[in-house]
Amino acid sequence: MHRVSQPAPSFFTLPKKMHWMALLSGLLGTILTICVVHVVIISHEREFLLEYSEAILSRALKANKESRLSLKFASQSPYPQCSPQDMGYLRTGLWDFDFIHDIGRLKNGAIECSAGWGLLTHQRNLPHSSELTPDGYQFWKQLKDIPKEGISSDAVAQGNSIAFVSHYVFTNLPRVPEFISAVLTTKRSDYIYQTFGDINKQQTVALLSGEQDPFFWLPIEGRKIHTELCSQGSTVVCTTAVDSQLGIFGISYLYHTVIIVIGFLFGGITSLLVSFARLRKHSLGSHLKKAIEKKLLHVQYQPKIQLQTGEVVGVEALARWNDDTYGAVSPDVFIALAEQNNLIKSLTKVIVEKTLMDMRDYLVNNESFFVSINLSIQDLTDTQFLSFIDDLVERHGIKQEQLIFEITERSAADQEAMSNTTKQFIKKGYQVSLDDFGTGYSNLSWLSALEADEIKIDKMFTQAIGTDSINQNMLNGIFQLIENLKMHVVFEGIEDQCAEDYILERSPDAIGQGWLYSRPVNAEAIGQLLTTQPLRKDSNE
Ligand SMILES: Nc1nc2c(ncn2[C@@H]2O[C@@H]3COP(=O)(O)O[C@H]4[C@@H](O)[C@H](n5cnc6c(=O)[nH]c(N)nc65)O[C@@H]4COP(=O)(O)O[C@H]3[C@H]2O)c(=O)[nH]1
Repeated sequence: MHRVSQPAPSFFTLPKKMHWMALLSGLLGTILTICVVHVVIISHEREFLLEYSEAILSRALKANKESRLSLKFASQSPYPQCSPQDMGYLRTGLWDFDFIHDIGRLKNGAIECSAGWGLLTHQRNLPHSSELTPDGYQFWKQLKDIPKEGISSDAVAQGNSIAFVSHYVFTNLPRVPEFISAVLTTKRSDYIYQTFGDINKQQTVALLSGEQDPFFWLPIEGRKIHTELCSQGSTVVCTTAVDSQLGIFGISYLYHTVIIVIGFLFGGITSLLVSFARLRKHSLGSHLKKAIEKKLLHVQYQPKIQLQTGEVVGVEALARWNDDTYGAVSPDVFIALAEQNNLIKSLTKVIVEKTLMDMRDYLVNNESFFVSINLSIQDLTDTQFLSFIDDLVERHGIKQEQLIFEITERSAADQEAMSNTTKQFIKKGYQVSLDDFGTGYSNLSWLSALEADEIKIDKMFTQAIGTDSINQNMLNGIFQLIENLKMHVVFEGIEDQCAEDYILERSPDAIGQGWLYSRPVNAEAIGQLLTTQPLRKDSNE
């Protein structure tokens, strides 16, 4: 059995084994951050795809509208076809359109003249149109060498007029990364007007017939998303845009580094929170709380000896705690912990209950035998404490004066509470002992105010006997002081015969306590001691 003797107890003192769960949660936090960042980037990318599609659609629709308007304009010419006045008329009309760069006239399936090139000397026959719309418009994609050699452009014709669509329709679209591409099609995707970005025919076909990948959000390379946007109204064209490097796979190494750093930070914070939660659950403080609730504390007793006779006149009850995880924890640690965490009142009650149960027979059989119980200052402010003791004493048939409450004053502020409460204790017949006399605030200046029955001289003075220390000098002063006091004087920490002799010589009525006689032992051992007294030396040896 090992003893825990931490110097500064904390409610969150770490258990020995730091759980691997904290580490795991840190890792999970990192992965989670990467997933969240991935999904956030994807949602932005989806928005961007829609914006991009919208831009393509609006240009396509504008080009379409201008084609139709320019053809309508051409059809309204009052001049004979290809006459100088007719071509002048067409030229004037061109000024109104951004995306139409020429308008021509058709005769027997060939171009006869155009606003840009005038009357053509060699008529150019038109190939079959790529598409014929229900309302009678013919469409050519990349019509080559028409109206002049070396020229190619899209064209739309109706009746005897043909409009040539400018190359600039799809310039200055929003800039896109190379892994984003798009296709402009008819509604049923049966005709492809234009492709954008790095996409070949096979990929276009696959894209137009493909379903959305339901697991696109997984951070796995090679996943894709696409968006489809169609125009409203009579002319329906659709844009399908695809992103083939999703989320974190489409960003630079710099961003990767930033994400990983954020991931680790987030993971670290998560890990800390988890550790903190686990710590709360497994801390020394929470173990103590459980031990008090389940009354798992026990009590050991150290005999108090009338030095002159060697007779055991009483015992001091000392709390003990053996925790499954932390082992045997020192009372210096767990009492301080209980005081800091408002657990001391419950702890004291458990100790008092166990002590009276353990010591009942010895107390009832010998009315001059007494038991000392340590109280903390917070116990004195517990308004129910006195009635709790009264009930117990009555139930066990013990006399009030057989109980001594040992009180230590740890601050000047304690004085008033101590003096008020101890008066009530004394009035009821209980005895009060001023513990650790000579240390801290515990001194003679207010001893009379307390009306204590007993003072306990701290073991640091007893253990100074035979040394040249300042404590030895102070002890001599204490002997002079107690000579005239009408109260019991207890010397604690007597470890050798020399100390006992020294005390006996100067204070023959003193009571002693220490390893010279016995270490703290269980109730049963106290029973045996009582049968073998008077004690002169350590009975444990
Ligand atoms: N070196 C040395 N030490 C000796 C000798 N004889 C006894 N001791 C130790 O001195 C301490 C005496 O108790 P204390 O001054 O009331 O000091 C106690 C008391 O202030 C507190 N304590 C213990 N039980 C309780 C309790 O039930 N309630 C409260 N409020 N405090 C308690 O914890 C303190 C420490 O208790 P323990 O570790 O049991 O330590 C005990 C005891 O084991 C000796 O000859 N030499």
